[in-house]
Amino acid sequence: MEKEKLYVIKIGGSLIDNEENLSKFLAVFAEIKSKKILVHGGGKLATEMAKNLNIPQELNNGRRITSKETLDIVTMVYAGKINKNIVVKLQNFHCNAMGFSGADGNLIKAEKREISDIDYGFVGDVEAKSINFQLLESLLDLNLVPVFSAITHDQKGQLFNTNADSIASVLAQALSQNYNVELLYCFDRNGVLENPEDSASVIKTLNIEKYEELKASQKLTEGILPKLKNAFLAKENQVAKVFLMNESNLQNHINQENDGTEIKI
Ligand SMILES: Nc1ncnc2c1ncn2[C@@H]1O[C@H](COP(=O)(O)OP(=O)(O)O)[C@@H](O)[C@H]1O
Ligand SMILES: CC(=O)N[C@@H](CCC(=O)OP(=O)(O)O)C(=O)O
Repeated sequence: MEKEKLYVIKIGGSLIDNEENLSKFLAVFAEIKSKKILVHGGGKLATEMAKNLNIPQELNNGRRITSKETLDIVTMVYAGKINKNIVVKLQNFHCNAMGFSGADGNLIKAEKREISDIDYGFVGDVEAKSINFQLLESLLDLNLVPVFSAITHDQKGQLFNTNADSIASVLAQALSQNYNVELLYCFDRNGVLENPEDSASVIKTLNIEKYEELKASQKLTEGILPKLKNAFLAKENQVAKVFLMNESNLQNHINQENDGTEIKI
């Protein structure tokens, strides 16, 4: 029997910061007929809030070093303000969205990132088995639309900050057991660019060899790196389709135009 189609769609800081574009995006998202899950970051707003409170921030390889004070900020910003703002907008578009952190319903259980050269503090790592698949499937069967923030927990009383690109990847991996999953990383570029200065230089299909070549020639920097790492992890773990694409092209993409960069292994 053919598996049912399901979209896991991730949005990040640039879209969340722009109220008008966010609303436009969510109006399109609300109209998607297939089952769907939304995952959001919001790193830019967390950095801004921390700055206002004089709490210095440090990121390493796209991951935020998360002190106790920073954990409080990201919990308020991601699981509070941003998550509820998205849910209320989707409800306005008659999409029955329900907002979650990973602690709610034990939906995403993480492990503290191991201390190596760097102690990331309250940062949690996730994998496909971290997902409470049964509960998630029950929510989808009720036609609810889960909206995940970048907050997880360890089921021992500790919340964690987890990269939203990683959450989207492991959700897509776990759901691929029973669904035909398409994972979309929506961001502010037209896809992975051969020349980061040229928005028309989109790489249509990206395989491991080309990815390594781009990395070696330093054409990939900062935020695109965790996105690509997680995109390849998804593809290696049975996710049917994985794309990186412009958030303003969601409608075209859903209409089978498949623009952006497709990840192939
Ligand atoms: N070769 C590249 N192609 C596309 N984006 C790139 C590339 N190299 C670096 N980037 C940067 O990566 C950014 C995406 O990462 P990020 O800002 O963390 O997104 P988000 O907040 O949506 O997760 C782009 O806005 C762009 O500035
Ligand atoms: C551990 C870690 O780095 N967590 C991320 C979670 C938010 C996120 O991923 O936001 P974007 O998708 O907007 O970048 C952070 O605090 O920045």
